[in-house]
Amino acid sequence: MHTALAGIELVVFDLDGTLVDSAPDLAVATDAVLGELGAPPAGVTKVRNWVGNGTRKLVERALIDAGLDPTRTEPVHDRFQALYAAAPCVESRLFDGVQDCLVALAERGMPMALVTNKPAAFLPAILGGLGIEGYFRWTLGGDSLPQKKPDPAPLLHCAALAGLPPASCLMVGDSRHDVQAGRAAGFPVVAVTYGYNHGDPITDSKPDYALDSLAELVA
Ligand SMILES: O=C(O)COP(=O)(O)O
Ligand SMILES: [Mg+2]
Repeated sequence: MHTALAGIELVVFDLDGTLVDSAPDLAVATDAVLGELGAPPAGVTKVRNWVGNGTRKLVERALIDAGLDPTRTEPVHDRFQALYAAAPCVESRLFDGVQDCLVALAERGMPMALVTNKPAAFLPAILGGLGIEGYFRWTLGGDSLPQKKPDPAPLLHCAALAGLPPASCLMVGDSRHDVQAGRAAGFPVVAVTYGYNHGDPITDSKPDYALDSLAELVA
C-alpha cells in the first residue's frame, strides 16, 4: 500500500485524464461540430489539452482556436452534447493500472467517489461502458452542484456525505484544477503524470504525490 493511503478513509477520483482516456471520443464530437461550422478538425492532441473545465469550456476553447466567435458557445455546446451523448464511449478506455487500483481498493473496503467536471448526464454510459459503475458510492458531475473544480465544494460535499474530515479523504486527479480543489478542500492530493493537464507537467502544481500509474497506489 502506498503511503498516500495512510489514514485515508475515502478516495475521490477525477474521471477524464485520470481514470479514463476520453479524449478520442471528445475529439470526435468536437471535430463534428467544428465541421458543421465549416472549420477544420482540431484533432485529439489539441482536444486533450482542452479537457478539464467541463464540456462548455472545451467547446469555447475549440471555437477560439478555430477563429470562430466564442459568444456562439451556448448553441454549439448544445449540439456538441447531442453528438457526444450519442457516442460517449466508443474509443474511450481505462488507463493502465486503473482497473487494478479500483479492484484492490474495493477489496480493502475503501469507499470511493467520483468528482468530474464532465456533465453528469454522460456518466452512466461511460462508467457502464467501461464496467466501473459499481465502484463509486458517490458520483458528482460538473453540473451536479453550483460549483465545479477548482472550487473545493464538490470534494467537501463528498467528505460530508461520507461523514469524514477532509484530511481523511484523498483526491486523485490529473489536472491543476484537481490539485487546487484538493488543496482548498484540505484533502491530500495524488496526481497522475500521464493525464491531460492542458499539456503541462502536473508536477508544476506540486501535488503531495505524483504517480505514473494508479497501480502504484495499491502496490
Ligand atoms: O472537463 C471535463 O469535461 C471533465 O474533466 P475531468 O473529468 O478531468 O474533471
Ligand atoms: Mg481530469
